[in-house]
This record gives sequence, C-alpha cells and structure tokens, in this order.
Amino acid sequence: MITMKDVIKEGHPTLRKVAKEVTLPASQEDRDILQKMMDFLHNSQDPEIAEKFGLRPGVGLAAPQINVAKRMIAVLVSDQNENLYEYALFNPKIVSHSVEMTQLENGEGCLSVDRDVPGLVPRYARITVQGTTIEGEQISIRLRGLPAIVFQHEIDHLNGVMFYDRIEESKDPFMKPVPDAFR
Ligand SMILES: OCN(O)CCCc1ccccc1
Ligand code: NI
Repeated sequence: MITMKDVIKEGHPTLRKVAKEVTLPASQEDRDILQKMMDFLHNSQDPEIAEKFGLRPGVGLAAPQINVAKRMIAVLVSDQNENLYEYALFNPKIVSHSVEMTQLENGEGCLSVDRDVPGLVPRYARITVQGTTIEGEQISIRLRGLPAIVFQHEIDHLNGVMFYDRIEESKDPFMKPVPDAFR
C-alpha cells in the first residue's frame, strides 16, 4: 500500500527527470505499480482510511512521485457536474489542446510539495489525451475543467515540471516594477 512515506518531496532529483516510456505490453510489475497508484488515490479520498494512514487527499499521482521514473499516471477526480474521471494510464500524451487557457482560482498544490505556493497556474482549457490502460487498451479522452487541469499537472510530473514552474511573474497592472536601483 502506498503511503505518504513513499511520496518523494521537492529537492529529490527524480521529480526533475524526464520519465521513460513504459514498454508495452506492460510488465506485471508496471501494472502492479499503476494499480497501487490508483488504490492510493481511492484510499486518500476515503476519510477513514486517509485518517488511519495519515494520507493527504490526492486527485492525481504520477509515478515519479513514488520515485519510479516511468510514464504512468493515475487520476481520480470529479468535474463540476459530478462526473467521476477515474483513469490509470501508461504513456499518457496530450495530442491536442485548445488555444484558450484556464486556471484554478486558488492555484494548485502538490503531494510532493509540503508548503503553500500562491499564484495562478495557466493550463490549457481543453485537451485530448491518449494513453494505454492497465488492461492494455489504447484510449483517447477529451477533457475540460478540473479533470483537464489535473491531467496536465500529472503529465507535467512525467517531464520534470512542477506546478510552480508555471506561475508567471505577476502581470498585475497595479504591481509597480521596482526600479533597478532598488533590486
Ligand atoms: O501530482 C499530483 N499531486 O501532487 C496531487 C495534487 C494534484 C493537483 C492539485 C491541484 C491541481 C491539479 C492537480
Ligand atoms: Ni503533483
């Protein structure tokens, strides 16, 4: 069972690696890892189990976060219409995306980051993701809203990107730039 001690934290080099494609058909070992990642999400979202094992609730998990530098993600999240998106994928890839961008108004967090990092994280508003399921089926899914954001957060982990890498310097028009003299 995956618990928080298995989740590596920022500063660990694996979080900054580009994860390797999983050789398909996936080995039993890789299928077991991906299943355990999905089990973790379910456990982390179950108040009793989460409390019992000290799990931080998570809507997604990428294999590099448990120190496995392979392209595998698990997502367990509901959209605003309460449709549940439950996907465990090998080699997920964003094959197309909207020009339109979006962001969570309260920013993002990460199970590998034990601190609040304020700021908006720009994401594509809509994406199409292709990947292979644990059963070996190649699927293509169109996503928008929170599920789209979570998938982008997880796929970023496969490329060594952390959510705060995307937080822009404030473009707030009222944020007066500090004259160089005072930098
Ligand atoms: O990598 C997953 N993980 O760190 C859990 C948090 C997931 C997540 C949180 C906010 C917005 C998008 C995704
Ligand atoms: Ni994360």
